[in-house]
Amino acid sequence: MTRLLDARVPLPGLVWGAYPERRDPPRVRWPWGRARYGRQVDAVRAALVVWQALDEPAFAARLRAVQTRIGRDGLAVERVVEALAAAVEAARRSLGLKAYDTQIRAALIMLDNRLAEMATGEGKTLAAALAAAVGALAGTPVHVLTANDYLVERDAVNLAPLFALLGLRVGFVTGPMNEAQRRIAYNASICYVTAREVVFDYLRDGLRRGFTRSDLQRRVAALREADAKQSLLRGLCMAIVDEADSLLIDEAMMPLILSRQVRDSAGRAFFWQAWFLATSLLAEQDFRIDDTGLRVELTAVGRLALGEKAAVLGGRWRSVRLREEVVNMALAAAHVYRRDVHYLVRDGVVEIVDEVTGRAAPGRVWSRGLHTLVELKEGLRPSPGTETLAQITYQRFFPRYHRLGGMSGTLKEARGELREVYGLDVVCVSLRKASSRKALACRIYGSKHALWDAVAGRLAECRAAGRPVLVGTSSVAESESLSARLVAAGIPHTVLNARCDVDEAAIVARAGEAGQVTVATNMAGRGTDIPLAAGVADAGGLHVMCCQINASRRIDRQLEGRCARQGDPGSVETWICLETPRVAGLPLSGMLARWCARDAALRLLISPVGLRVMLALHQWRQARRERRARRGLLLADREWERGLSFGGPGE
Ligand SMILES: Nc1ncnc2c1ncn2[C@@H]1O[C@H](COP(=O)(O)OP(=O)(O)OP(=O)(O)O)[C@@H](O)[C@H]1O
Repeated sequence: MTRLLDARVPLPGLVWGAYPERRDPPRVRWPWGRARYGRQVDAVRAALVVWQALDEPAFAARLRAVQTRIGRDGLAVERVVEALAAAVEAARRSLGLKAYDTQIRAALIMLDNRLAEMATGEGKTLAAALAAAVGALAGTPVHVLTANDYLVERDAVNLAPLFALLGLRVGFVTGPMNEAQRRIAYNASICYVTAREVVFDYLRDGLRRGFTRSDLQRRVAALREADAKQSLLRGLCMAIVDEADSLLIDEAMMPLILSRQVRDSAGRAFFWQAWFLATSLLAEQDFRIDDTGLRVELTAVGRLALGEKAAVLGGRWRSVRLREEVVNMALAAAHVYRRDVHYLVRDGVVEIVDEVTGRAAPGRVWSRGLHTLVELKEGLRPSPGTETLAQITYQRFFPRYHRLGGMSGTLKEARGELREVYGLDVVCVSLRKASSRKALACRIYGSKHALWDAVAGRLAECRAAGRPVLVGTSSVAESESLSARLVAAGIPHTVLNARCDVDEAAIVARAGEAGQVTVATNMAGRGTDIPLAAGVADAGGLHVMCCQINASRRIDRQLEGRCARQGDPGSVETWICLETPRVAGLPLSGMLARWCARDAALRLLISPVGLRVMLALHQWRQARRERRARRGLLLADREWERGLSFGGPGE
């Protein structure tokens, strides 16, 4: 019997006995349960007074004593309090940042195996670093998991002086790194890494150690030659998850599959045939695309037509279920998956654009032949077939950490699912300063043309007032279409999307300058900290224009959270048009479309609350659909794991 690598199996470099299996903490009951974090913050403040009075040698000596105690006793409350006070003082000395009470509270919540909801811009990066430092002082290898490679590198580099002062080594892992670089990073006390990278390294470790399907053991012999070498990871000990809802909810929609390429010419011919059959079917008669434009389905007539055409092909085409599934997929590749929206074509390669992060994901492929079908559609040479070696979902991966905490600005909408699937409770941290974000009236335009014209007008106004603007669009294609309109209108701007992502840091650094216009996709929707240049706050701060409809309220809140951070001024408004993707799913959209047919330049003004009400039902339906999909995925993944435990389908 073989199994995938189990986190509870001792790995080199770690004494597992020291880390009892994670128990889901009891629910936090308001306000009594939460009051204890307030008391602990007071205790940290009291301990801090002692640390502040110490000179460098005395600080180092006291730190060694604290490290010994916390290493011996583990993360007991008293030990956490004294170590956290040391970390807070180290942040002041090394980074010049005096941690706020809200940040100390968030760190305590995370160290208590919980999730902290802390509004956007309140300083989660430092709070995560404080929690990670305490874990590392206790001798636990800590992974700080963030949403993308840009944040991984930015945070690890910016926070290195803090960790250095505490005698801790920090490393980071990004996609392009080789094995040797990864090994060095994982051996550091604290490693910043994306969840995707750590999961794949975990699966690779599993294969190296031979915890895999028995029939595949032969096939991965080459990988297992590396058995003698140490695993990359030092176990799944402690993780602090930044942007927790993005990782634990949005990105948990598909399993992460470690595969290898195989030669499969019969498979390729099969997809060619599927593509040609799909292109011979007629829209509306043989297949229908639903109102949202996201789903395609064969009609009864289409099924019959497909049956007749497939009869002459024989072989696999005799299976009704298989042929309908693959032709449905070919139809989706042809009519649903759009270039510059769902994927880019760069250097003859199809690169998926992650819908959640707005970033290109090189190396990621759609499964079950969809990727091949999209390549055929683009006239590219299909990449070789693949065979699954190991797979896991985030739902099954994250609970394997012995200590798991995290934070985000937008958690409460997903509170039930986080508790049910990951056993994680959400505790809200209140704002440090009241928000002065202004929500302006929302507008709905009849056509994209009218919308972009109006946006150009608004941008000119903001520039004249000396305010920077961030415009959120739904895809690379949309951002480029707006950019073309702005070029025509003579409005200088920069574009931040999956196609031009190399200058991200520089673009973000300039985005808060007076009169600067940044047109972005979801890439700027999370984690992006736009510093305001001098004088911009007096002019009204950053203005955010949202020209998209997001799948969930959480994503809306993240984009809005780019402005008016930490008490700064700022404003936000949503302008959409009836051609914006997802508008078809809104209540009243049919009526609006009829009005629009009469007057293409139609413009409706509605209050932000009115739009919220319109969106609420749509987003609730979408969230319910996605929740069900994730539940189904988890069940399928558990099946897969059971298959491994009992010899599995491969035997
Ligand atoms: N204690 C502090 N004192 C002064 N400035 C701080 C402090 N903590 C954080 N900041 C600053 O506040 C800004 C926002 O911090 P950060 O990016 O960590 O916020 P965030 O909560 O992670 O935002 P988001 O939700 O958008 O990711 C940064 O410029 C950071 O340097």
